[in-house]
This record gives sequence, structure tokens and C-alpha cells, in this order.
Amino acid sequence: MPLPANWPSHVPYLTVPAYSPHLGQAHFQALRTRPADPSDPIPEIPRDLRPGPCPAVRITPITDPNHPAHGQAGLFATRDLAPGELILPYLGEIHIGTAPFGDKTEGYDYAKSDYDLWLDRDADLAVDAARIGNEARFVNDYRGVPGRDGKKANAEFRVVWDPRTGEKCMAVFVLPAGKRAVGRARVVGIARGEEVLVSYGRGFWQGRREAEEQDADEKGNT
Ligand SMILES: C[S@@+](CC[C@H](N)C(=O)[O-])C[C@H]1O[C@@H](n2cnc3c(N)ncnc32)[C@H](O)[C@@H]1O
Repeated sequence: MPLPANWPSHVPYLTVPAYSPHLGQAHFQALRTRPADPSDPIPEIPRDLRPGPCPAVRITPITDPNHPAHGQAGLFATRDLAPGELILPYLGEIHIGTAPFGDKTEGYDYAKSDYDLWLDRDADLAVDAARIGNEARFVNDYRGVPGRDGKKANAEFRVVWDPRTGEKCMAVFVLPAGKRAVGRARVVGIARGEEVLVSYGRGFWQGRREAEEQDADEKGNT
């Protein structure tokens, strides 16, 4: 399997999900049960979606010093992407979302990961792409990104059903066109060359602030 351009050599590249060894039977059962709410059906990954590098996006180093993720990387569209279009699945390690939080034997704490998303809160399942994943792990948050002309996110995370694995999965979609969208905005959600940007939610940034404050307090006490 070829790797996507600019893939970091220290992170194994996934084409299918990985599973924490701590998942139990109930977790797998929940993961493999398709939500059946006719009023809110979940989208489905096309059965013929090819695993491996996604041609619609490119991992790109952020060289603009005004970009808040300067020095890191982001995900950019290689062609115009339609409103509501599936971009790619978000692959990582599926693990128990809460206690036992982290795997002390490995010295790893999921709570500190910046790549961890809830997959199913009721079933206590989350997906972490810090140590292993695909291109979706490079999606940045829209906050503070220059040149957006007041625009917010242009993409979102959605839970999908993947008929290839028979499991729920997280995926990145272009935001649908707003009711008031006119002209080109009705057919192009993310233009070629534009960065794919989601909202991590206020919780993410608040959690980060709290963690930074705690770190500063701990440093102050030493
Ligand atoms: C899921 S990763 C995104 C990919 C990351 N830029 C990289 O190269 O690995 C989340 C991290 O990206 C950075 N990031 C993403 N969006 C940001 C934003 N709007 N402002 C500041 N940092 C951001 C933060 O360091 C955050 O912890």
C-alpha cells in the first residue's frame, strides 16, 4: 500500500481500523450494531470506496507564520469538493472512551491525546489517531486560521456505517450548503487548494486551556 504524500514516518498508516486489546465483547457488539433510527439515519460509506491514500486531499506542511498550526501540517483539497460530500473515514485505534482511561502499562494516556474523538458515548467507544491513523488525523480546527473572511468550519465529523467492516466509524464530510447559499457556494463546499477545517468544539479548547494552566501551576510548584 503506498503512503500518502507527506505522511509522517513515525506513525503507522492505517487502511482499516485498529482495536485496543482492552475492548470487550459488549464494545464490539455496540460497534457492530447499525443504529436504526429511521428519523435520523446515519450515512453509509460507499461499499466500493478504495482503502488507502485519499486522492481528494493532501497532507500539507503549514508554512504561513500567521496560521495557528504553523510548523505542523493540515489537510488541503486537491479538487473542488461538493457540499455534503464524504471526504474520508477517520481511522485510528478504537478504544474504551473512559475508565480505565489510558493504558498505564504502556505509559500512554488517551485523555492527553489531541487526536481522540468520541465514536459512541453510550457504548463508551472513542477513536484515537495520535499513534496510528490515516490522513484524517491532519484536519485542523478553523479557529484563528487566516484568510477565512469570517467563515467558520467547512467540514465536520460524522458517525457513519461502514458496510466493508460492518462497523460504525467516524468520517470527515464537507459541510452541507446553507439554505442561503447562492451561486458557486451551492456546488462547491471546499475549493481546490483550500484547507479542510472542522470545529473541534469549545470543549477541546477549554480542556487544553485547563491542561496548560495545570502544567503552569505544577511548574510553579517545583
Ligand atoms: C488533530 S491534530 C491536527 C493536525 C496537526 N496540525 C498535525 O500536524 O498533526 C490537532 C492539533 O492541531 C493543532 N491545531 C489544529 N487546529 C488548530 C487551531 N485552529 N489553532 C491552533 N492549533 C490548532 C493543535 O496543536 C491540535 O492539538
